Amino acid sequence: MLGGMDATTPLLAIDRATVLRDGRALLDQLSLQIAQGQHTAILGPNGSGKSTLVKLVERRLYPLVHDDGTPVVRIFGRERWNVAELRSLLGVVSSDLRREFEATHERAIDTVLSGFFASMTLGLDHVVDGGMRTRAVAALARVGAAHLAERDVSTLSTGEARRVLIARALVHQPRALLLDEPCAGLDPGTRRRFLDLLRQLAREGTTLLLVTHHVEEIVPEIGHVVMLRDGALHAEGPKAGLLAGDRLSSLFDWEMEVAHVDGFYDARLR
Ligand SMILES: Nc1ncnc2c1ncn2[C@@H]1O[C@H](COP(=O)(O)OP(=O)(O)OP(=O)(O)O)[C@@H](O)[C@H]1O
Repeated sequence: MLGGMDATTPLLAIDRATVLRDGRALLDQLSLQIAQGQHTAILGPNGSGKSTLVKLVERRLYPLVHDDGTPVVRIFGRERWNVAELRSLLGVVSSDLRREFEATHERAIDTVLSGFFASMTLGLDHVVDGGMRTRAVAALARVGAAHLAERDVSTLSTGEARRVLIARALVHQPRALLLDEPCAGLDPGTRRRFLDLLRQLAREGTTLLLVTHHVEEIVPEIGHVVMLRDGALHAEGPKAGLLAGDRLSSLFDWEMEVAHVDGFYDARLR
């Protein structure tokens, strides 16, 4: 058990979170609760606050505090976290992270190894043992990127870099994966393999929080959907009710129709 946390402690409990930038609310009084094991897809139009929500969970952004001092964001039941400790429980894949890693010019294998230390680079104080190295190599192989191990991450193509980031997010076997458009830049075969891997991880107990514009990436294990618009909660609930033509049409302001095959959904513009 982690710091008094048991399986009933919510993974995420957000109470009226407001994030301001330049006088504008990127998140506006957003309240949300996600249980451990409640695999969730987060949908919304461009600029609706999805990445801001991910950064709030990662502790890259902070919300306004409540006047009465009640917690705004609790993760695994705790309001205060040592950021490194928190990040060791989460695996994150996002474009922001990719940009930051490119600036390090590390070898891909070292980028993956940095996932063990919740750091951007490997430093002298990071002791990498043989077991970690074996797991890092295995994580790269799992996403079809073993051949990239020695490459400078800044020289990788979009899809190659994405695979390395996914390997880094998985290497320390986090309790939850925070995936912000993780399939961006992946070719169809790699995307399919990655989605199969997500399904396996979900079944093994890793909670998935998936931000996506592509309904067909919502794997069958994800049962919960959160819809954001203008930084606020537009709708939330079981996938079967929300991945419907009328609900998606009202979210994206465009007529959409939805097909449902073998546990997967597919949404098309009308
Ligand atoms: N640092 C910042 N300063 C000012 N505005 C910002 C900043 N970061 C984000 N925004 C704005 O906040 C809003 C929400 O951005 P966010 O990246 O969370 O949207 P998103 O739902 O992830 O969009 P997309 O689907 O395009 O990735 C956008 O209008 C964006 O322009």
